[in-house]
Amino acid sequence: MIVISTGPPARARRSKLSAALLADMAVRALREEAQLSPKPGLVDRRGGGAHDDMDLPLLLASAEALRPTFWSIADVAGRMAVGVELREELGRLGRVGEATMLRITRGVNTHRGALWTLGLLVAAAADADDEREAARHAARLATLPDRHVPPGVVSHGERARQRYGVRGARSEAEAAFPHVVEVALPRLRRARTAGLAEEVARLDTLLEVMSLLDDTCVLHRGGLEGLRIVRSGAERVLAEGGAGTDSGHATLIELDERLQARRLSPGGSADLLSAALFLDMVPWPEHVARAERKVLACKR
Ligand SMILES: CC(C)(COP(=O)(O)OP(=O)(O)OC[C@H]1O[C@@H](n2cnc3c(N)ncnc32)[C@H](O[C@H]2O[C@H](COP(=O)(O)OP(=O)(O)OP(=O)(O)O)[C@@H](O)[C@H]2O)[C@@H]1O)[C@@H](O)C(=O)NCCC(=O)NCCS
Ligand SMILES: Nc1ncnc2[nH]cnc12
Repeated sequence: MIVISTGPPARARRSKLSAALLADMAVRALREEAQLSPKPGLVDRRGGGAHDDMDLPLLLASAEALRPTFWSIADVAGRMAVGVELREELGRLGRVGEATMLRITRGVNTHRGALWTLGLLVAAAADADDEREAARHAARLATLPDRHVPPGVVSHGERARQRYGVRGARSEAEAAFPHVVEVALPRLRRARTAGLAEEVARLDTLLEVMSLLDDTCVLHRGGLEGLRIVRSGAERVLAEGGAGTDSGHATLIELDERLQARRLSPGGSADLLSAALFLDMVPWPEHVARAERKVLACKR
């Protein structure tokens, strides 16, 4: 069914990626982020980090509970043109997803930020040739108004933005996810090219994002001093050679202890790492075409 929208006319879906596959990749990205260890201040295989209300089984259950939401998002985005109607439908689905998450976690906010970021990217992936195009489409969706946002309590992110004048999850999306596309993905790929083990490459990617992001999750719990500790601490681990060196690893463990002692959790950076893992997993038409051109050139 083609739905008439107030945006540009509906186009046939270019992507051959099914809603089930997109949802599966989004859930896998969340699971892989959660399992990555040792992450400073965050939930991982070792425990709850700076959280006394979360652990790995809870994050994995929360990720799985979001599968139907990601499926519905991919499905609707594959059928509707980018426009206010699609934005409002995504808002509705996102709010249903948040309610499902809170039911499964008994009220703990495990993945609100990740659902926002991955939800927009899943929607955008339905009609993008590569990750940059997906981020631009997602930005366009994030910028569109949603008339059905319920008047509600002021979020932690909103309070941090008002108090410290920083940008948060919404601005990151509206700017086409610079910390995902310009920071995380290049770092992840450079680390792989340098031969680092996948877990080390991912940890160094997380640290790079942590060293730069205005994470409203950190600001909410620790103010500007908390943000300074997180950013400079992550920078120090990277300066010591990263998570894969003895000295970098020791500095990472010290940082983790410091963040746990102060209840500082870089949850926004964790969300953006999952977004990078998702974009890295998608078999983009442009990447497939490039690989095919390479094979053909080798045969000649
Ligand atoms: C636009 C929304 C994301 C709402 O944003 P807002 O900033 O107003 O709301 P928050 O509830 O604060 O959520 C933002 C979460 O985004 C993550 N984040 C933080 N900084 C950044 C950043 N610079 N860039 C990107 N992402 C960022 C972060 O998520 C993680 O932290 C969560 C835990 O946070 P918190 O609730 O504060 O938890 P605790 O500290 O543990 O609380 P206490 O124990 O102290 O009580 C966790 O979820 C991580 O994922 C921020 O928290 C968006 O949600 C929205 O508008 N949704 C409506 C639906 C919609 O339109 N959807 C469309 C697409 S599906
Ligand atoms: N690993 C993690 N720990 C704490 N909060 C998170 N939000 C998303 N991933 C998280």
